[in-house]
Amino acid sequence: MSVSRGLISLCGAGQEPRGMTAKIIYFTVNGKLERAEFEADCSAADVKELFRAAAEAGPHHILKMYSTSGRVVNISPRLEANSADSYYRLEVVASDVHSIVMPLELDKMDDRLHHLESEVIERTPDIICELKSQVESFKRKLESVEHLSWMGLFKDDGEQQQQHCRFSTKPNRPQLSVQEERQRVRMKFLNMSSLQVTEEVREHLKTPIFDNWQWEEAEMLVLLQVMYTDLDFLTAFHIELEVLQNFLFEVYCHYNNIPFHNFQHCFCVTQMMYGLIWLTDLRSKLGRIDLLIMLTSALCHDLDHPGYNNVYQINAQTDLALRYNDISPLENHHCAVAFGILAKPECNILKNLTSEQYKHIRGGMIKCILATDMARHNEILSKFKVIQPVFNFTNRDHKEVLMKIMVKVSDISNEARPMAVAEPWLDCLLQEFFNQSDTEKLKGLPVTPFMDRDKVSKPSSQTNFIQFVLLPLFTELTKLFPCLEQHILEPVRRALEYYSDMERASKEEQSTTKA
Ligand SMILES: Nc1nc2c(ncn2[C@@H]2O[C@@H]3COP(=O)(O)O[C@H]3[C@H]2O)c(=O)[nH]1
Ligand SMILES: [Zn+2]
Repeated sequence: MSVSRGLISLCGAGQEPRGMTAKIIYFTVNGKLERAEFEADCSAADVKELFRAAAEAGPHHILKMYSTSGRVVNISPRLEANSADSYYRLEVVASDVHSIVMPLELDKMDDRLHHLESEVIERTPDIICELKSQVESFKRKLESVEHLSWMGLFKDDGEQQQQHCRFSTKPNRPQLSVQEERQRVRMKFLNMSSLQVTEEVREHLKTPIFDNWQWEEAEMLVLLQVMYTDLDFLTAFHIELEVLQNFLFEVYCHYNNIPFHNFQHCFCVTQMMYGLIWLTDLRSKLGRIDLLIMLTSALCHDLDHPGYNNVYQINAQTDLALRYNDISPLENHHCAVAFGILAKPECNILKNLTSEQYKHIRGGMIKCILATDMARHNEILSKFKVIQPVFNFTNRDHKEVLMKIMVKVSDISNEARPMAVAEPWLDCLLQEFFNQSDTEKLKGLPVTPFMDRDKVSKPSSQTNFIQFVLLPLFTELTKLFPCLEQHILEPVRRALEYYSDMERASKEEQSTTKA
């Protein structure tokens, strides 16, 4: 082979060097010994191009050079000269992922796969090290008794609250693409899923004081797995663990990285549903299949939420509004995405059920998820108010309304949590609200008043929501399950007091400023 590029050249190992050469490099490529001649003032780009030509590799290929001892050496004009019996080895490692990959012939593909494999093997120890340390930290968290404080037991201890900015890059971790981040979460989840979650954590998971902010995504996936396991769904419905894990992971992937309606919200709603099931002892009152419907509806109820509500969808005439004829476009979409995930055999936790059971679950989930449209709040609460005094757990219609109410309560239950857990959620919600109203203003669409940053404040938003939505709903459910008074009603009353005080103080401040 003989190639000449400006100041540098490449020729077969047996040929004589040219007169002006500053440096001669011997190397093998595909097992064949080659020789490159560098001029003293050649550039790094020239050197790389020369080796690319030698390897017959395109501009998007990544090259690696190894010394005789197998050490990777930098391909640059400073590459040390060598001799024909201490040659380097040149390899095409992989294509640059950012480039357009050209179709390769099949035999080259084989070669490339081999190189990619060796690349993966080369990187494995790092990945394993990171996973190991993550597993260790999760283990420590599970074994630690300190979680009694970070799980929110000390609601009013006046300690400085943590900031919950979930959009910042985590320290010490390079920024990953969405796909890479999901794969990291998946590997971490699968690695952790075999760990024994302690009794203490399992018990806390059954209460509304559980603090979601202490757990990252992979850990939440493990905890969701615990919920399905501890309600005996795996044995009752013949769900294979791997299928459950695939399902949970797909659910995680289908929540968007938006301020409020994200995977953390999905986790909180599911965890509250789980807590309510235990607190009200629903296991002894409803069939296991109804519990599966409720928990899975909570899990799927906001899948692929775009961060803009139904009013926006309808006013902006989005694809979703067109598809669902303005009838609960978001909730219809969440539900369709859920069954899209379940349609994949490897994710189908319902695959071992009879067609009767499947039909029952599908019907139940559709009703529960569609019931989360707040436009239907009064309709559903009114129905429950009528049946509550004569509630009968063997009556199908009664059960159906109760299941919808349970999903609805879980969906809007942030204020039933300790203040340190609830308040950051309000910040996230307002961030999403303001984002919508800003867009509405920009596009000249009607501006949703309770989302308008010029009209609402944290206290005004909460006092109204608690008085007119939360208390009437939670009071009605508490009539059926009096034990919920302490668990969800009292914290919500305290939150109302807190925000009423805040509202009063801010009004007083405004009036003194004006005076
Ligand atoms: N103001 C206020 N609204 C809430 C709170 N929690 C839930 N919501 C609203 O209740 C709605 C329930 O359905 P969505 O998820 O569409 O959107 C939710 C919010 O608009 C809260 O703590 N405060
Ligand atoms: Zn929700």
